[in-house]
Amino acid sequence: MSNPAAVTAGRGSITHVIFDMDGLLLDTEKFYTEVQEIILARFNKKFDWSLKAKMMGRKAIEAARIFVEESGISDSLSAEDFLVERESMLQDLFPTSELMPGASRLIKHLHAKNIPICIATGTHTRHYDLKTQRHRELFSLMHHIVRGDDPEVKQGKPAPDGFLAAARRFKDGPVDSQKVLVFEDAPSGVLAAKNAGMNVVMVPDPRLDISYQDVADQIITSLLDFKPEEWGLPPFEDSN
Ligand SMILES: O=P(O)(O)OC[C@H](O)CO
Ligand SMILES: [Mg+2]
Repeated sequence: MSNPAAVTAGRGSITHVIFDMDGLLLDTEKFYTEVQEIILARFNKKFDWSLKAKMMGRKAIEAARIFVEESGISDSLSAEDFLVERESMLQDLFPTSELMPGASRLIKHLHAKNIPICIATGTHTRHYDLKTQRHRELFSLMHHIVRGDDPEVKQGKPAPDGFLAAARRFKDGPVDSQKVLVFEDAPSGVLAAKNAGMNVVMVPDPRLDISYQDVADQIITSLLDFKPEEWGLPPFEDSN
């Protein structure tokens, strides 16, 4: 499924690729969901996907404010205390992070074909290090990493700051946004990429409301389904 009006802008002329990380390259969104379900259960409330959709992709403190306010617990738990409460659980979970299907194949393919690749994630450096500790070799193929606590990321997704910083830091940057393809899983991330004037492929969790698929230029169910040649990128040479 795709947005026909937006599809033509960059197709065939992509030179650089920016990856989101949580929920796109790494199967880490489930950890946030798990701890947030536990915390809300303490207040006899359920964590649902409409709230999840609003939080994912954002900087931690921005997501925390949405969590306590929208779930109606802000009088009992501040955003700051929520972050403290979930931290010990996340610290145990993040080092077990696994790759999403197709992530390794796509990263290795683009790197082998000399397509410059990088990451723009909302996650901050301490959590980034925990999440990627089992995947250092693969992540070393990235030209650079822009994290949520980067000084140039004044505002998190859906603001374009992270993606624009990422485009500036390529060796031949700043790269024209029209030539950049972003991969994202989160509604806020898809908006951030479009706010940066970039092309975006969304790989949404099937539990997200379908209305969130309207903004992206292309929707795929898995990175395994991505066809580089549709974007002017070198095709896979395997038969998958
Ligand atoms: O999806 P990312 O990589 O921007 O990460 C954002 C948060 O850490 C998790 O939603
Ligand atoms: Mg994400």
